[in-house]
Amino acid sequence: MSEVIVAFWTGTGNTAEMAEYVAEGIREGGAEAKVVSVDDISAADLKDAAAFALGCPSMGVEQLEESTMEPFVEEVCGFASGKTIGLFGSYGWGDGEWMRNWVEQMEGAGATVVGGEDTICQEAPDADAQDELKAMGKQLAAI
Ligand SMILES: Cc1cc2nc3c(=O)[nH]c(=O)nc-3n(C[C@H](O)[C@H](O)[C@H](O)COP(=O)(O)O)c2cc1C
Repeated sequence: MSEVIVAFWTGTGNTAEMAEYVAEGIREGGAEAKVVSVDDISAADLKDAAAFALGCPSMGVEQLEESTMEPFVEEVCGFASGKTIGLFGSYGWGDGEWMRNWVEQMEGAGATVVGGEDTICQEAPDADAQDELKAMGKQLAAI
């Protein structure tokens, strides 16, 4: 059975909770899921994967978290071409600008993005967000 990695950064736990719903969808889709903090994985571990998910909340001013997530994503961009990447994350008060920019960045690197603006939620994931996250996980499992 193939394994799909769900790598995330979180400050207060909302994006970590989202990652668990992505993993639930991956398992429902018939693959194994590995949920891991970006502190415990290197971008190179994703290099051979056809599909994976990345999660990060809106930080700074509509930005990815700067010290760990941004350099991680930069490295992923170096080999993202041809891969299918699920993006998700939590926000507080904005309109999702950080996710629009992130989708654009990954598509610019040649990736096919699933989820993205459909898989953001304000603070903790509500029932609708949980369903979208699971659906995204299922899509990744099917790659
Ligand atoms: C330093 C900092 C900057 C933030 N900047 C934004 C922002 O620009 N736009 C926004 O919508 N939310 C912003 N937020 C709110 C977080 O995205 C929100 O609380 C989110 O749920 C945190 O997710 P987490 O629990 O996974 O860390 C910011 C929070 C912090 C602590």
